[in-house]
Amino acid sequence: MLVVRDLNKTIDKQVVLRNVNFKLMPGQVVGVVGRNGTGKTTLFKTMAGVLTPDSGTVEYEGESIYSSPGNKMNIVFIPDSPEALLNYTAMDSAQLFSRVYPFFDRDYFKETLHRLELPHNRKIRQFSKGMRMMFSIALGLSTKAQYILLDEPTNGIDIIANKQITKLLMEAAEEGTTLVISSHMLGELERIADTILLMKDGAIETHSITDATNGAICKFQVVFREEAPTVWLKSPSVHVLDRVGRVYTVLVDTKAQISILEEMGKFNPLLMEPLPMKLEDLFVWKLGGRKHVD
Ligand SMILES: Nc1ncnc2c1ncn2[C@@H]1O[C@H](COP(=O)(O)OP(=O)(O)OP(=O)(O)O)[C@@H](O)[C@H]1O
Repeated sequence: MLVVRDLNKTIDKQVVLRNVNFKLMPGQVVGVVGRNGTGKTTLFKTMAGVLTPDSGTVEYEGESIYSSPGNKMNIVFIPDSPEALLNYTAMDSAQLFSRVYPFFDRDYFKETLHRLELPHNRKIRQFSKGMRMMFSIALGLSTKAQYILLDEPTNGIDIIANKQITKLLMEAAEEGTTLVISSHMLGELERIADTILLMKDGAIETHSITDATNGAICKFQVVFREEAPTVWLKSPSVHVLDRVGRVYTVLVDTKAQISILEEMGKFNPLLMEPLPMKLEDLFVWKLGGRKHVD
């Protein structure tokens, strides 16, 4: 188990991580989402021991990775570009990594390069953006580390390669590897992740979509007969996601105000249809404020 406990980190006088706490179990696929600059990459670098926290700790099987650096071998951070390896070929990189990571699997690495149609003996500098990302993922997974932290792994990758990468990741998760994936591709993340951590201003705002909603937040498409009831729409328990004429897509927080759906019914709408709640909706609800529909 990997425990992230009370992590705090300030960079250039800016608080970037605030009391971050969560636990990761073997085989879990965790999505980390949040607006640009909210601290996702900093969190990953701190979890992998690339950065040191100002306070708090990351414990691998009960031991701090900062006081027992050998444990860092079990946590690999895959950046969106392998800057440190640009002057190496894929096979040189494998040699380098196999010296650092005792379980580095060269056969798996070669096979994965082959699957992704990546050349063995060209310098990474000559790779395209998408090829660099695929190479980073292949190298990271080949370490056979228990925890793999992927920073926007499908950024700049075409749809075919995207499917190949997703397949590789799912195979790794099935074998018990824990994947922590930051991404702005919310639909994609929702399909593969079993838990979502939503970050806001360096803190974990919500631990999973079900935690956040507990079934209490419902999504509806509503069409009103006449002018939309402003009082109802302005209620803090109602969040307008979209509006086209008199057709509204709304999130309704029934936990905050139990009677809010009944009140909507009183306006006798032409249509009041429940819709499935998506991660994207939660993202907008929690992080978007109300500005996007005004
Ligand atoms: N080396 C650094 N020097 C100064 N500020 C930094 C540094 N690294 C990160 N920051 C700041 O920390 C904050 C969080 O950055 P981080 O890269 O962790 O965000 P992110 O959530 O990964 O963003 P994105 O989704 O855009 O990739 C930002 O305000 C960023 O400017």
